[in-house]
Amino acid sequence: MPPSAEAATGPAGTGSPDALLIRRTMAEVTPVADKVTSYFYALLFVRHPDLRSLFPAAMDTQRDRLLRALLTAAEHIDNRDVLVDYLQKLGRGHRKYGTRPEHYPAVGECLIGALSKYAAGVWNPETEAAWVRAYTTISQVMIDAAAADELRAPAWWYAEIVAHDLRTPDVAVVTVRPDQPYPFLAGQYTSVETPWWPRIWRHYSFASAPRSDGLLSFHVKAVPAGWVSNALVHRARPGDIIRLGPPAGSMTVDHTTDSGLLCLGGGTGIAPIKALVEDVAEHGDRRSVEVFYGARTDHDLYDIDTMLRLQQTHPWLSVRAIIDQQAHVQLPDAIRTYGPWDEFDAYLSGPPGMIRSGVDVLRDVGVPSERIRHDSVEELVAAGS
Ligand SMILES: NC(=O)C1=CN([C@@H]2O[C@H](COP(=O)(O)OP(=O)(O)OC[C@H]3O[C@@H](n4cnc5c(N)ncnc54)[C@H](O)[C@@H]3O)[C@@H](O)[C@H]2O)C=CC1
Repeated sequence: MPPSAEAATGPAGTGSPDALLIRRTMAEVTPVADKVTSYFYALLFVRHPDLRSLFPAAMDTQRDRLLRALLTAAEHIDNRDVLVDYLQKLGRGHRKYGTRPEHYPAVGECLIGALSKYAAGVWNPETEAAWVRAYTTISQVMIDAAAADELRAPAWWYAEIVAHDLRTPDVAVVTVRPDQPYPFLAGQYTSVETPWWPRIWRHYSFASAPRSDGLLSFHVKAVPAGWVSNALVHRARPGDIIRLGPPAGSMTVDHTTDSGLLCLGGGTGIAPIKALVEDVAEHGDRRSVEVFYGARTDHDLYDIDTMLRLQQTHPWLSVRAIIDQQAHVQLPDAIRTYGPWDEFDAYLSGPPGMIRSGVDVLRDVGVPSERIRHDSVEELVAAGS
């Protein structure tokens, strides 16, 4: 999860000399971010044509992801703990793109080239030195994390689609068999690449806790202009091979406590919630689990039968469907009628708007922030395509 802006930058005007120079550059380039991005990639591909094949054929969908990640990291250069964790994940996550240590200097040189052109008003030798130091730190953490990961996990997994269940005209449950064991925790997500859109990766949560047969399943909704999601829903068939990146995400069950779990799943966001329920069941904890499953209409409650079956099997589980059209309130507000929730750990999964308002409602009903878990809203935005 990218570090949060407030946590990292502190009040304006504070920070190390390098952080101040970096922030000054960022203030200059932010209004022309699109131009910086285009110029950065133009430089990269003209100077290093061999790197072009690491990126998708059509760059418009995610062309600024690399640059954005680097700029986010540079802006948070003073916040070492959060930054190192973020960069280690970024370094490990880049293995699936085929990134190698020798690529980093080329990227750094083009980053400096693009910044010096568009931040010309503040660019000087001190600023350049600050960026070089920041980029050296950033790239070394990423390179080291990737090297350490190489010793214990593949860069990606191939997985064969073994079942494809179209639950609504635009939601499919896709089950795959990875080519080698795939270790993960319930509540986590992975990145998926289809054969039809090479090098375009999208995030999906695991819809089950780890299974003894090693199969993994995902809930995919075809969204407008979503290349990967439309391919997975409308084109993929059993026998097709997809690629999976490493597992990620921290929305996992804390098995050291016996607090109840309050779970809010909106739309296909129910997928990881189902995995969490299975995880509690397997641990035999018998903790109280209260699931609120939100959907726009009853047709959109594509997984309600599974959830109700789980409820029948497990007396500690309660599942409530909240249908916008009938309830006249959206999912997060619906929990106000129940509770009290202040002794519960809360888990949120769904569209970014639901996560944002869900966090507000939960705080409002007395759930402390440290007991509220969800994946980064930025990651979810990327997943919705
Ligand atoms: N497929 C997956 O594995 C996962 C998907 N997600 C995310 O979940 C979302 C699912 O999309 P859809 O199924 O189209 O869901 P949707 O847009 O139909 O929303 C589902 C429900 O969430 C609530 N909701 C939506 N927007 C809200 C807002 N602004 N404020 C308060 N409540 C709101 C409503 O109760 C709504 O019925 C996507 O953004 C996806 O990225 C999240 C985690 C896992």
